[in-house]
Amino acid sequence: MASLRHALIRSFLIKRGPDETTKRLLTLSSALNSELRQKQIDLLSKYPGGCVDLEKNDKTGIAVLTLNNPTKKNALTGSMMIDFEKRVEDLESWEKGRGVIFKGSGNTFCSGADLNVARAVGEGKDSGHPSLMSSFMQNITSRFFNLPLITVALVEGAALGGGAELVTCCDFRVVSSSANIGFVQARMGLSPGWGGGVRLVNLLGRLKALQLLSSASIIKGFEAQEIGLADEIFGEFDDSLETATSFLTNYTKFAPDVIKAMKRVVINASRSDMQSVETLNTKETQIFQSLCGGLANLEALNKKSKF
Ligand SMILES: C[C@@H](C(=O)O)C(=O)SCCNC(=O)CCNC(=O)[C@H](O)C(C)(C)COP(=O)(O)OP(=O)(O)OC[C@H]1O[C@@H](n2cnc3c(N)ncnc32)[C@H](O)[C@@H]1OP(=O)(O)O
Repeated sequence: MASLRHALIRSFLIKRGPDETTKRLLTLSSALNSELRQKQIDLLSKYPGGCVDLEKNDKTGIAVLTLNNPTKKNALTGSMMIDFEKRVEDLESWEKGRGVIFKGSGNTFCSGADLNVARAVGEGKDSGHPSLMSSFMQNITSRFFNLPLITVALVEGAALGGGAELVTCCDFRVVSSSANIGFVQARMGLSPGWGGGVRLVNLLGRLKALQLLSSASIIKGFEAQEIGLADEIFGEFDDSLETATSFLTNYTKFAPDVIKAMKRVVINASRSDMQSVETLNTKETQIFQSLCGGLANLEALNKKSKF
């Protein structure tokens, strides 16, 4: 009797098999992912304006990625978020690539999310819009952070709110002495939601990250250097792109395969592996979703304050 039972179970497993179950789970998870992605794209594409440009130089292996929305100090619109993803995809498969300089147009980095987008996302709180934007931006910034290329943020002018979060998704930061870097989310009745909270703690440690986030203070280049947020400072008479390129060139002298291997070694060995960052980011999104569109956030948006 027992052996008949075993035979039946065996034949069931052979027919359906553990592989079948795994396959079904994978299919379900990929269906959920594509549904989520469609919702993200539907939401973000409602807010057009600006673009994200990529110039790749196969000879030097250095690319320049530029946030381009100069009339709004390179504030990120919904369509720019989608654009950003396409550029990251392009960089992920760039065989001759060694490094990337990430900058804003018109001598300023990024003033954060476009306030019209921030407002609309907050107003769509009940439909989960804050979480849709947050998870979309976390995914892109994590992919950028994990590119097999050496990345440098060239920071001039303003890097505020989401703009300050973008500064953290590079390996290095070359910063103007007069730059204004501010994790001003608290002033907006918000918390970081683009993966910048997780990356800031990993970069500066708990205490300094908490100081910057809870004071929402805006710091200049030398202060950023003092706390470890800036790796090199340049002055008002220096050519900013030249300074960033010459900084980056220190780390991009060898063949693309070698540079990529070094970056992969570091990613592999770093404390926050991709899996744990994903879990931490999900929590960051939940915290962001709890504030976004709340009273303090709507009050801040209505005041339209300038920092
Ligand atoms: C989602 C959240 C997050 O943290 O996760 C966020 O990022 S919330 C976003 C947090 N960021 C902010 O709140 C930035 C607010 N903006 C500012 O503090 C300031 O504009 C600065 C960025 C410091 C630039 O001051 P400055 O005197 O140089 O120029 P300005 O104020 O005349 O700005 C030039 C034009 O850009 C617009 N502008 C600036 N930042 C903008 C933004 N984030 N969204 C939409 N428009 C923006 C201004 O309204 C103005 O438009 P007109 O020429 O039409 O008057």
